[in-house]
Parts: sequence; C-alpha cells; structure tokens
Amino acid sequence: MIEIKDVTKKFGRKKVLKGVSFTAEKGQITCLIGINGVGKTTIMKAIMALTPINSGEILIDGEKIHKGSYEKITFIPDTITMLPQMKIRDAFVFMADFYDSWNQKRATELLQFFKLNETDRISELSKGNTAKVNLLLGLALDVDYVLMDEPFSGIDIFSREQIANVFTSHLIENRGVIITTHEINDIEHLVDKVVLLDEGVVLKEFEVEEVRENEGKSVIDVMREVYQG
Ligand SMILES: Nc1ncnc2c1ncn2[C@@H]1O[C@H](COP(=O)(O)OP(=O)(O)OP(=O)(O)O)[C@@H](O)[C@H]1O
Repeated sequence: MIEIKDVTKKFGRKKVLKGVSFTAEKGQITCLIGINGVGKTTIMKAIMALTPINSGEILIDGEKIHKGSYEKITFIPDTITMLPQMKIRDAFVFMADFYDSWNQKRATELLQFFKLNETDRISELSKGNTAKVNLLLGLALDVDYVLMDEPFSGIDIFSREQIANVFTSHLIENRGVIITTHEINDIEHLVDKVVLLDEGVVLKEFEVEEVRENEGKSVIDVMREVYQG
C-alpha cells in the first residue's frame, strides 16, 4: 500500500499541497482527479521522492522511499524520457541495463499488444504511439506499483481505447496503479478508487464500486456534487 499522510509542499511561497492524505492499494487502480495545476503531478513526484516535501510522510508498504524502492515502484511521466534517435529496441537495451526489474518477455508482449515495431525510431512515432511506448517501458518493469501521469493526454480515441484495454489485461497483473487523467469517461469502468483534489487538498476519496452500489452514482455524478455543490 502507498500511504500519503498529511503532505505539504511549497514552491517558493506558493503552497501547492496543503495536507494531502490518501492511500492507494496494491491490486487496485487509484485515479487522482483535479483541474490543471491542482498538484497531481507534484504528488506523484513526491511519492517517487523526485521532489522534496515540506512536511508529512509517504510510505510504500510501510517504508519511506529509499534507493531500493526503485525496483518496487516506477513513474511513467507524460512525456517520453528516451532519446529521440533511439529505436524502440535500443530503449529496451537501455532499460534492461538500467533496471534489474526489466522484464523483456512482458516488453515483447506489450509491443505486440500495442502493435508496435521494435525497429521504429522514437522521433518518428505518432503522439499516440509515443504514449504507448512510454507506457510499455514502465509496465515492462516487474514493480509492485506504477504511477502514470496523464497516459491519455492528447491521443485519439482508438489509441485511448487500446491503452485502456491494457488496464484490464493480464499485463497489469496484481500491481497497484495510481493514474492522473482528465479523461475519466474513458477509464471510469476500470478505476477502483478516486481521489478528488482541489487547491492542494483532498475533497473526497471513494471506492467507485461502493458509491455505484450504495448510492447509484457514477464518478462524474460524485465529481459534480463535490466540485459544483
Ligand atoms: N518546479 C516547480 N516550480 C514552481 N512551481 C511549480 C513547480 N512544479 C509545479 N509547480 C506549480 O505547482 C502547481 C501544481 O502543479 P502540478 O504540475 O502538480 O499540477 P497538476 O495538477 O499535475 O496539473 P496538470 O493537470 O496541468 O498536469 C502549479 O501551480 C505549478 O505551477
């Protein structure tokens, strides 16, 4: 489980996170929702210890993040970090070199799943295919937790569907996933838990199935209630 406990974060004098708390379980997809600039990416970077927090605590399976955690958790940013001149297969070699947790078998499976070619050059990929490669590189790691920042951003409906399909496939296995998206319609049926954020605080954290069963509400219904009153 990932536990975010009363985390605060300031950039200069600007308070971006004002005591954020929530949990994300292994085997579940947790979705962070909030308008632009609300602090979603900052939370992900804080979980990965890529940005220092001012107060609070973040635990991964009961432990603070340390060097060894990077074999347990990975962050897939919204832009690809591989060099443009690399072919997909060069990116695989790079990842295999860098991470003990690289799983070539899963990488090959994902390549087929997304109908990509390992000889394709990163710089020549369409936006949608770049997003797929980016996702592939993260999902091919044998880690327990995957953080994904806006995997659907700016890509066409068919690619979005294909990416959404990955979430229901065996390729996700029993991992814990935290995702940020503005496209909740695309993935509402896949998400287990939603965390609604506004101005650096959590307005509501809820299990999608529970709200659907007990209150007959969709994620969008709850969002309307919370954000529009
Ligand atoms: N390195 C930084 N220095 C200064 N301010 C920053 C930095 N990173 C983020 N911020 C500010 O922190 C706030 C939250 O940014 P963040 O990227 O976490 O938001 P977000 O919810 O992910 O937004 P979006 O939906 O647009 O991706 C914004 O006001 C942003 O300008």
